[in-house]
Amino acid sequence: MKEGDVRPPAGRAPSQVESAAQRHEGDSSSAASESAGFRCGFVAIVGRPNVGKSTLANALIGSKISIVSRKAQTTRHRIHGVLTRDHEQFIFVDTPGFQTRHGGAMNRMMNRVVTQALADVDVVVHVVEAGKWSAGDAQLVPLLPKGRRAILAVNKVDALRDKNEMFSYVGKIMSQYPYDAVVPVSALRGVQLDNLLGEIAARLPEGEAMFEADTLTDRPLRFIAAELLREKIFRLVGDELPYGCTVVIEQWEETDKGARVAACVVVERDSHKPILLGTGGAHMKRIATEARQDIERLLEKPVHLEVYIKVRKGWSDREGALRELGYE
Ligand SMILES: Nc1nc2c(ncn2[C@@H]2O[C@H](COP(=O)(O)OP(=O)(O)OP(=O)(O)O)[C@@H](O)[C@H]2O)c(=O)[nH]1
Repeated sequence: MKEGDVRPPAGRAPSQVESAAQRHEGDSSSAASESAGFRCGFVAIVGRPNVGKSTLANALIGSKISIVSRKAQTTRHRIHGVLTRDHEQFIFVDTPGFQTRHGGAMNRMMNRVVTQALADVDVVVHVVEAGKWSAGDAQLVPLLPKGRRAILAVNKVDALRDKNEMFSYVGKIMSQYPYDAVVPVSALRGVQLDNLLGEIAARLPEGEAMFEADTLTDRPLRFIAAELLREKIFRLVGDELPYGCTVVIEQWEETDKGARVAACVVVERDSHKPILLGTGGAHMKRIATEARQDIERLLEKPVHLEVYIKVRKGWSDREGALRELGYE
């Protein structure tokens, strides 16, 4: 598969893929009769930073596409992952953490992405952490679609010391907020994920599949490669490196035999460079090796990966610079 070779929905050109909102406005009876009981729709996974949205999306889709890290705010892009089962197709929209504390351009953009995602999906899964309900969780509630389409996923139940706490926790939330269903899960341990998928499936509209069964994401491969590299960076030096770091793929040449990829890591300050490099370049070497191995698995061929570091002061707070670097 070549970079950019992302399959369009089965039998349709990309421009024919209507949004959930458009489909709800239109005549749904013809779609339903065509698909004979098959369900297909958009699902947004939302929640405040670090509650486990990416882990949950990856566990549900069954493949590692969006990045996961211990650090908050590591998923900045809206990511589509598609899961196709015998009777349903779930098109997942993974959104970044909803931010209210900071006013920077980055956070305004992230909030915009969340708001857009929620307005245009069939089902919203609001992820919270078992036993915790913060102001950040409550702030998302007014944005949830009214009616039967909001599901509360209470994640990290494995980390709960007293399982009985769960009953009073869920009871309290359900008495105050209008969720249509509540499913306790552990994204990390794969607990109750089938149950959650069942609740989502029941709320998807009837309609034919929009993507080929083996489609994993509609993001080009080079975007996924950049995410894989960014994941390695956050995993290895995330505790020391502030958030202002992104990865831009500058060169991508692919043949049947292999690929040459050049990636640039953009950091905000000169002082971030030695953090990334590590002693004698050891960090960067490990980051690049692990990313190369992941990209090779993704492309199923050998990859030559070069990684550069560039300093670009204050990029994370300038909308123009963000656009230049590929953030919409
Ligand atoms: N114990 C436990 N930890 C989990 C579970 N799900 C996720 N985590 C951990 O929680 C941390 C955050 O997970 P992410 O999936 O990156 O969270 P996120 O909500 O996507 O975070 P942002 O990208 O910052 O919005 C990681 O260290 C995960 O391993 C779970 O079910 N149980």
